[in-house]
Amino acid sequence: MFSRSIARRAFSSTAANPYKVTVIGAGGGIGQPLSLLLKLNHKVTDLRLYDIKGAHGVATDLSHIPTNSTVKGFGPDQADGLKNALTGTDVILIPAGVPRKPGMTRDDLFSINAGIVRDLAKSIADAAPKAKICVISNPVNSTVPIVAEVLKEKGVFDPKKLFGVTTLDTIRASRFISEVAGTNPTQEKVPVVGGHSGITIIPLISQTTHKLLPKEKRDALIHRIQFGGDEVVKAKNGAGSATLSMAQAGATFANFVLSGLDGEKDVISPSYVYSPLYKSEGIDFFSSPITFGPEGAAKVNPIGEISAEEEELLAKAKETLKKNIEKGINFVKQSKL
Ligand SMILES: NC(=O)c1ccc[n+]([C@@H]2O[C@H](COP(=O)([O-])OP(=O)(O)OC[C@H]3O[C@@H](n4cnc5c(N)ncnc54)[C@H](O)[C@@H]3O)[C@@H](O)[C@H]2O)c1
Ligand SMILES: O=C(O)C[C@H](O)C(=O)O
Repeated sequence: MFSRSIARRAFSSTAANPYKVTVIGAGGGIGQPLSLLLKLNHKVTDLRLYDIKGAHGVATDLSHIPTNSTVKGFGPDQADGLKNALTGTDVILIPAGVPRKPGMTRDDLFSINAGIVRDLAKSIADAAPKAKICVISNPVNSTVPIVAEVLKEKGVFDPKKLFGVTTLDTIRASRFISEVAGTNPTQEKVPVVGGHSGITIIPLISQTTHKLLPKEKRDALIHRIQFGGDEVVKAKNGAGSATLSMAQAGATFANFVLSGLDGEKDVISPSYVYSPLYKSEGIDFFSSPITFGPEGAAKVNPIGEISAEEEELLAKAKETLKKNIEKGINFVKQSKL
């Protein structure tokens, strides 16, 4: 289900096709290591870094690394800085916005990040309406609907081109399950579906080789995957949330998108997208395994057979997801674009 060999090849092959990638929020905790990993990806030939502060320094630093991409930094100090970072780009990654502090939920970030993401989406609609957009900024369950709603209002929404990055949940699931089962984490593949916050994160252990884990261990594992973000927030003690593991997750996800653009076959990984799966229940966005292709999300795959226990998790997740999605959409409807 996951394309790990593709992720490995990205760092060792020479690019066949040139790809432009833009990181918005490139000066931040995620943005910097994510930009480094993208500089090492041979599929990327033109890397553009934008931030309201610090992107020039990060770009100059990375530009000394002898890989085949050029790197340019952009900021609001330049006329049309954001526009120039976006024009003609193929893939945009957005880790812009504030991270959590202990005691906060991702939804608590909405009051600041919703406006940031809305305004960035407006610029993207104008300058890069054909780009594939990968949203990292939290709360992902709401920020992806915000971007979709802005693009719809601007008449350029294409559901195949918008992604919420939930890869951190899948990499955590691989790591945590390997710790419980005593296995090699690089060989563990756990589909994680739903959304990206607490109980909306649904790891499908029944679809792994560890479906017979004793219930107590399974419940603890599911809880750890759902609340893995809190572990990092607590450990960083006010200095933010996951940045390095997120950079790895974001770079892996970007490589899935680029592999799809490049025409590679069977590139499949979960992402939070505009989805037909539960639309009849009023849930327009959902994370399930996506097949990537030249147009972006070539196919939204169903979640497959799940256990009775996972059905219960799904039912709970849907209730929260529905509210998170409505909150994002209403925010844009009440904004003056
Ligand atoms: N999807 C996920 O799995 C996941 C994982 C970790 C963190 N996150 C989220 O990613 C976001 C960033 O986290 P971080 O730790 O990198 O935060 P950070 O504060 O270290 O960096 C954020 C960067 O965004 C920049 N920024 C703010 N407004 C901007 C704008 N309008 N345009 C361009 N840049 C802007 C800031 O200047 C800063 O450099 C947070 O919302 C966090 O919750 C998501
Ligand atoms: O937990 C957070 O706030 C950041 C991120 O969404 C994560 O899962 O680590």
